[in-house]
Amino acid sequence: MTASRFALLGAPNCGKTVLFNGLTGSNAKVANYAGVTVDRREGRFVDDPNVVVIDLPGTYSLRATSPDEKVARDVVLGKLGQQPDAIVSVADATNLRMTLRMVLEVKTLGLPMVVSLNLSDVARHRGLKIDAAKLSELLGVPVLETAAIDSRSMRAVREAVARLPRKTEGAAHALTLEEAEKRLDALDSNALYAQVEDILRQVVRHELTLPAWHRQLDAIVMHPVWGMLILMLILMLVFQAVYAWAEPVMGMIEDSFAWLGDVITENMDEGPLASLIKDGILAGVGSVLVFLPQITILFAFILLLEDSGYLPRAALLLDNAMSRSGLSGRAFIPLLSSFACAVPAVMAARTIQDPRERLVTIAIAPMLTCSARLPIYALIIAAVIPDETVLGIFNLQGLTLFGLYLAGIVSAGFTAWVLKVLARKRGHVQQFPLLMELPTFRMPNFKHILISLWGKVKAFLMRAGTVIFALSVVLWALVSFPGAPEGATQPAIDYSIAGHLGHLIQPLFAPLGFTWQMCIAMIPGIAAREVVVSALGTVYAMTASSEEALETALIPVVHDNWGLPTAFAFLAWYIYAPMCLATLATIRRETNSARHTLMITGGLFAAAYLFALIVYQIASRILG
Ligand SMILES: Nc1nc2c(ncn2[C@@H]2O[C@H](COP(=O)(O)OP(=O)(O)OP(=O)(O)O)[C@@H](O)[C@H]2O)c(=O)[nH]1
Ligand SMILES: [Mg+2]
Repeated sequence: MTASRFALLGAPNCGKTVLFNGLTGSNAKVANYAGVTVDRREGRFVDDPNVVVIDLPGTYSLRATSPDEKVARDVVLGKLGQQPDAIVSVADATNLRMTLRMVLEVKTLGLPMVVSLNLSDVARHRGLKIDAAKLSELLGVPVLETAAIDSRSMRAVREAVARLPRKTEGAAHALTLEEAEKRLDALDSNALYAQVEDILRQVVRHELTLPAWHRQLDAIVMHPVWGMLILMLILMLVFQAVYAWAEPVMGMIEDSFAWLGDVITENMDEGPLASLIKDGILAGVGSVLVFLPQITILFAFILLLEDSGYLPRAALLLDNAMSRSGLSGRAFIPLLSSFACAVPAVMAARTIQDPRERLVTIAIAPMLTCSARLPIYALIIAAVIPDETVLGIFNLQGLTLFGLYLAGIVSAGFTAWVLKVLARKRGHVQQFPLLMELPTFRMPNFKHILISLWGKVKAFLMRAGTVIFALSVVLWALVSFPGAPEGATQPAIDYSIAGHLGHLIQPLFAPLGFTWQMCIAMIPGIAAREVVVSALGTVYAMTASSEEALETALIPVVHDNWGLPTAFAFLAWYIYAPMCLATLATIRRETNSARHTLMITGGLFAAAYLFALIVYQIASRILG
């Protein structure tokens, strides 16, 4: 028997994904702003493996048009995969008006349905009363008051979902696709609107007003001056914390890898195997793992900001500046997720209607500092920027990191602006106003944050254990073989395959001040940015003479070997260089155009080269 399929349908940001995670035991991304889910996602119902639950992007109507909203419509109509056998309509209890319309639309399709009146805890808190029984009577479907984040409430939802009718073998669908589409298109918006208002009058007892503290908080954080100041302060705090709090744990990780290296040296004979473990694996994987604490802290802050409802407000605050770049606030949410990783950001650009704006957003997303750059930035900052306090309170290293993030943001904005000017010449620019519903401020849900944080940490560890581990082994082989000939005068690595390769491409990067070791490390680093750090670890471990080799930590090695101009140029290179195969593949898939992908990749590499060149040439004149 084929499985039954139930789809979660509702407005953006009403808790569909929290419900989905609870119904299926998944860990899909949840955040307090609209447009988090941009594609459908399926999972098995925990209480019955014969039921598939589908999470959908938020939409206000089945007659909507942006690519993510179209997914919801197509799934419900059965154009994308098999038509669902029942719908779980998720409504935001604090904003029932926005969802009721779609509930009525689904009803015309004749699909079995249960309505989850979600966020009812927030509604109750604000003194809003909804007569769920009456609503159920008017709609003719079961209505549950739920708080998806509460486990007791989740159990009630599971029971209700379990009672939904399953697929009956051989039963014909209520409606054919054409009929269903015809019915939807025939709906009269005004009549629907009137019906919604009529229902609201009967079930909602107290109209909702935002509490005073909420309005005051909004007035402050959205104030053009104070708001901006608060945003800057928050960002500064994040970067300070990344440095100040991570330090002790980083030291511990470094020490344990050094200790493991010593254990190998003491207990194994010198030879290829010991070298593979020490110089290949420990030096490679260890160099990246050291940055786990910083990445964890950064993600914790991002998750906190996401869950509180603050981020979209920052978006609105910056909307004015954004519109000058030719982007609307719609582009802001995808761009925000770029700070974690460009891959979901490029996908999230589906929420943007205008094709030009969507392409520009995809093109600039890789310039924003993703978490994979953090190990690179952190390594070089730790190696060359003194750990000093400036202006009384700011740590110079944290400030530098902040500057690098800012450089990415400014570059992205500038690029968007240039593309706008170019497009305007051809008359292509259309500006859509920002139509974003601001979520309400909410106390972040710490359990959720911890679970998501663990997911991210696990993903990072997985990468260290798989991709980075494998590339470290391959690189170790390339820098070890062939070994040095009889009577060699140079370090053995000079004679290896990788050594030759590094010397071969180094002239291309000489104007940027890159050494051949850096060139070697950048080759596996094309796969993913942080790999360059593990690769540097391996390359330097192999270059070091045996006494130096006792000093395995990468930071002091970079400190001793790189001049400031080289270090700065390397940072400039990584602000732009699109060295991440996953991002490029996603751009190819989302734009569905090899030409656009090549243009974006080429443009980013050109920018990387140019800026690294300028930085190196200027810095070496000033400093040396
Ligand atoms: N207090 C409270 N918060 C909730 C409840 N359900 C969800 N949330 C929070 O609401 C926010 C949105 O939840 P999501 O599950 O991402 O919403 P979604 O409907 O999937 O949103 P999109 O994918 O953007 O359409 C998150 O911050 C959740 O933690 C609830 O019942 N009570
Ligand atoms: Mg979602």
